[in-house]
Amino acid sequence: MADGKKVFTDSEFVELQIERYRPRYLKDESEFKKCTTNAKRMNFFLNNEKEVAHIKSKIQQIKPHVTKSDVRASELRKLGNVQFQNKNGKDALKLYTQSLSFAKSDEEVSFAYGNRSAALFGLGLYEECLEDIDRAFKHGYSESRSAKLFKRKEDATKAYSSRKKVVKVKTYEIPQSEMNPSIQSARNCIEIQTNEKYGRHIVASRDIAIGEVLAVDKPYAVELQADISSDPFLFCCECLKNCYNVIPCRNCNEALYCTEACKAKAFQNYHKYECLILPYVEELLGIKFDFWLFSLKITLLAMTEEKNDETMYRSDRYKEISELEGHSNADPPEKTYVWTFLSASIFILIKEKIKIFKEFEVFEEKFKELFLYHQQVLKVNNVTIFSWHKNGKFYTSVTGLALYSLYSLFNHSCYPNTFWNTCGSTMVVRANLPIKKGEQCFISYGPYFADDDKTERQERFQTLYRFTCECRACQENWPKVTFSPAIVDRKFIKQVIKKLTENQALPPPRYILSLRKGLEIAYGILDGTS
Ligand SMILES: C[S@@+](CC[C@H](N)C(=O)[O-])C[C@H]1O[C@@H](n2cnc3c(N)ncnc32)[C@H](O)[C@@H]1O
Repeated sequence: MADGKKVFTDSEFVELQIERYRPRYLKDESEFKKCTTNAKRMNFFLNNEKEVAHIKSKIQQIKPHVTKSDVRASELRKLGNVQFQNKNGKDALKLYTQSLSFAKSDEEVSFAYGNRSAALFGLGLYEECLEDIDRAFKHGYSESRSAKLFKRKEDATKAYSSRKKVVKVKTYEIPQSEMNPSIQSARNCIEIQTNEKYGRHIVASRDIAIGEVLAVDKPYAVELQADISSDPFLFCCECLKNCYNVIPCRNCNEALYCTEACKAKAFQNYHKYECLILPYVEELLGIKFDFWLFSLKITLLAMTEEKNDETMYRSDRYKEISELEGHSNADPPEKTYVWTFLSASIFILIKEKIKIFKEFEVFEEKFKELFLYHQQVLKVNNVTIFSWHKNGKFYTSVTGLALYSLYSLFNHSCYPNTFWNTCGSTMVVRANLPIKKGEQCFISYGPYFADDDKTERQERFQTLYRFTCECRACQENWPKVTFSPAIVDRKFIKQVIKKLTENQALPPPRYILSLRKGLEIAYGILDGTS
């Protein structure tokens, strides 16, 4: 709880809004149900002058939260100093980064970099320390204090060069000779097929062995998630890379990047617009909902992207995103009503603050359509990215959301023959069962048969994805396995495998084999040996 306010999850918030707007919905129900496209739904609210005037006046009354302030930066830096003196290096690092994100003048920016370099040095992050020292000097670090910084630079350079080389975890890359000729992110062992039952789906174009890589997919876009368990000060907003010395946007204090290149790319493609509404969203709606911001980002990318008519299925192009499944007419109308109303409010905010439609005048109607459509696409296709930390024990935290074009073509099975993991935001899909040529390659959208009862799983698939799963585990109603697959503990894995092998009522040996192989690969990746 922050500032005594209750913090809602996104779905709690939407449920609450449905309750709140129910009387209004019941009045509008018959007219709203006539709106069969996203643009018509948006216009249901946006053509209502009284409504628009009310939202505009609400926006005018908002006092945007402060994004840059040297006073705040200095306060945070001093708090950082206290933590640093108390040898709480990580807390100091976080406060110095916060200070940096608020800093306005070159002087305050240089102090924040300078102090953060000390915290980085203390944590043994010498490369990052040296980068921050250079940044401090670049921003005119005061000459009277620079002796300390020169000394730190010398020490960090020495420590860095004498340190044992750290093996960096590398993502698998598909060798040139194995690249798929028609799918940008795939290996030459799969193809895209379409049928009535499954829509588009992925099929093995040759036999695939356990552990083989099927795809290395890069996201079309990502959204850093300010989840309670994650730390937004340690990840790049553009690529979700873990980074201890992030650099802030020059205008706002919310976007932080791992490099100048990521910062420039984001600014050019979407952040120069997004940045202008960030200080208002939470005040306007009562929550800063990741899906809205993510949808806005994708809509902006769609508007700014250069045309590319190549026939290959690409992961770095909007065309593929524009064709993803969104089940646009499948939500209960009451939910769609509330969702659209809130999106229309954001649309008015965008129009008021970004003035984007001066630049893209002809796109206004398209923008409304896409803004809602992308939210629907995200509900069906978004992937939550976790990051692994090794701090005594392994643990994971949510880093962000990502939208992948190729991953989005894999259908679900509760007993899947592939699994995925990520390195940064790059997704690697591998086989965890042998897959015969012509067989469909399935992935799990969350629950495996071992996690939840069939009824629970089927309910979830119907609500979120609108299909009935007919995988073998569902057809044969395999029992739930009473363990949580906490693959973070080797002793625990051994117990799990033992239990699975002993109990004849449990799944077939193929599954055990694949579980073991999957875990070995996962460990290999974590250990940096794979
Ligand atoms: C991420 S998309 C997968 C690609 C999709 N088939 C397409 O044509 O774009 C998810 C959607 O695919 C369909 N789907 C996924 N798994 C399925 C399955 N096992 N059986 C039938 N439909 C499935 C559902 O409509 C679901 O909402």
